Order: sequence, then structure tokens, then C-alpha cells
Amino acid sequence: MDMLEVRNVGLTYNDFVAIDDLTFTLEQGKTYGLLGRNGAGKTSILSLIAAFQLQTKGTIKLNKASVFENPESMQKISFVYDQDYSEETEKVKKLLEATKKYRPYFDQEYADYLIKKFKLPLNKPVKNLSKGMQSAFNVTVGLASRSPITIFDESYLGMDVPTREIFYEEILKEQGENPRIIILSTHLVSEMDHLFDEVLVVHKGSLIVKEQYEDLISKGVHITGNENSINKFIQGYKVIHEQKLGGTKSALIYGSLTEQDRELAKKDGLQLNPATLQELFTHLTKEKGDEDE
Ligand SMILES: Nc1ncnc2c1ncn2[C@@H]1O[C@H](COP(=O)(O)OP(=O)(O)OP(=O)(O)O)[C@@H](O)[C@H]1O
Repeated sequence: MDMLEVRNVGLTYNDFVAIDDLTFTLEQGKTYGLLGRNGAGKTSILSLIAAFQLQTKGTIKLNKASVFENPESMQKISFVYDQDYSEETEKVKKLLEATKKYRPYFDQEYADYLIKKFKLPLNKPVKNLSKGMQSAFNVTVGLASRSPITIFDESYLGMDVPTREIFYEEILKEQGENPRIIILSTHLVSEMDHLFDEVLVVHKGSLIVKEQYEDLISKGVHITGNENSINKFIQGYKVIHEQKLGGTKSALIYGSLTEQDRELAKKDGLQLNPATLQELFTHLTKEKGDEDE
């Protein structure tokens, strides 16, 4: 069972702290959603896991061995990110062959299948592909690499909806048939949440959430009703968002409601509705100056 352990990891660029003190473990067979606002530190974390750079402090280990400058673990990690192909004169077929050389788990049959699915033109220079097609090419490399750790950092850029659907279907299918550690960094929270087994939320370089998707979702509850009753009800709960309309108020609670309180809410005529991951993410990472709806 492959296991990635990130312990007390920090990263500073000159004096700027991009990542503060991250500790988490990832396990084979799970798809992780990595969420965070712009500049939260997602790409920085992923580039450390992929050993593209060395952290300023802490350790990152794959199966107990440090990943940095470790050829064995580097072969097990694929990092799919938004590459600049403006100078890439090589054709799709040739570039795929070249990439394959460094990926010991690469499955050519699966790559051929994906090329067909994504309708990638094998004889076109990669620099001449549309943005969405370049992303499809990257995703093909990432999926067909079958690396024990496969990272997709906003790998959907430029893809249209049907193409993104193919990407999502393949993630689900692959994880079922060839389990690995998959990390999906994304801003398309509501579109991709069905893919996540676990969710990591990074905010200003710190990890503020790491939870099973189902557990996390069960903590978000919208409670709506008469303002006075709501104010009384929410005491003691963590409220991450409030909205008022006339005498009616709606509060978004983050934390498990007791059965007793659910009964109480019903009795008081208060409405309870589950929150979505996107809502929880938005309000948990709210910053001063963000507009309230
Ligand atoms: N090479 C660098 N030198 C200096 N600062 C950097 C460098 N790379 C990233 N940063 C800073 O580190 C912080 C985290 O950046 P990072 O790219 O990891 O964020 P992100 O969560 O991936 O953002 P986005 O969602 O916008 O892609 C940002 O404030 C960014 O400006």
C-alpha cells in the first residue's frame, strides 16, 4: 500500500511564507480534492510532493523514503500541470513516446484508448493544439502513466464540458480498476466534488480541512426560519455564513448537529437543508473584503 507522508512542511520564497506548517498523509486508492483560494499554496504543495523543489522545512516521504532527489520515488510520481507548449514543435505522437520513457508504469493501450476518446490528432505539433486539447494531452499522459501518485493541478484548463466529463469518468474508472493516490487541485468545486474521497482545504499556506468528503458534507447545515428562533438555536454552533430577508434568517452552521437539536429545530418550525462542498469551501475561506451575497 503506497503512502505519502507530509510532515511539518513549510516553504518560503525569500521572506514570503507560501506554506506554513503542513502535516497530512495520503493513501493508495483515494482521490483527494485539493481546494484553496487563488494563491493559497496549492501548486506550491504539489510541486514539493512532485519533488520539483525542496521544502524549506519538514519532510515529504513516499513509503518512508524522502521524495526529493530520489530517483526511485520520482519515477512513481506524475505531476500534470499547465505547461507552456508555445515552443513545442514535436508532434503529439512523438512527445507521448518521449514522455513514456521516464514513466515505468505507462500503459500504451490505455494511452491509445484515451487519444481516441479525446480525439487527439497524433500528427499535429503540440504547440498547434488548442488549449483544451493541450490539457487533454496532459491528462492522457497523467492517466496512462499509471503512476502510484498522480497529480492533476487544474488540468481541465480550456477543456469544454464534454471533454471534462471524459476526464472525470476516467478518474472514477481508473481509481476502481488501478487504485493509486490521485490528487485533483481545482477551482471547479461543484463540478468535481463527486470525484473526491477526501477533501483538503488550504488557506493562506495552512491546512484548514482534511476530511472524508461525506463527513465534511454532513457538517454543513443551512438552518432557516424566524430570526429570533434562529439566533437562539445557533448559540454554541460555529456559524460561517448568515443571511437575512425581512424577519427570516438563514444561517450556515459548520459542525455536527445533535439529534436533539434536529428535533428541536423541527418543533420550532425551522428548516434544515444540507450545504454543498462549494458553499462550505467558500465560507470557510472567506476573507475580509469578500462580498457577501
Ligand atoms: N517562485 C515564486 N516566488 C515567489 N512567490 C511565489 C513563487 N511561487 C509562488 N509564490 C507565491 O506563493 C503563494 C502560493 O502560490 P501557489 O501558486 O502555490 O498558489 P495556488 O493555491 O496554486 O494559487 P492559484 O489557485 O491561483 O493557482 C502565492 O502568494 C504566490 O504568489
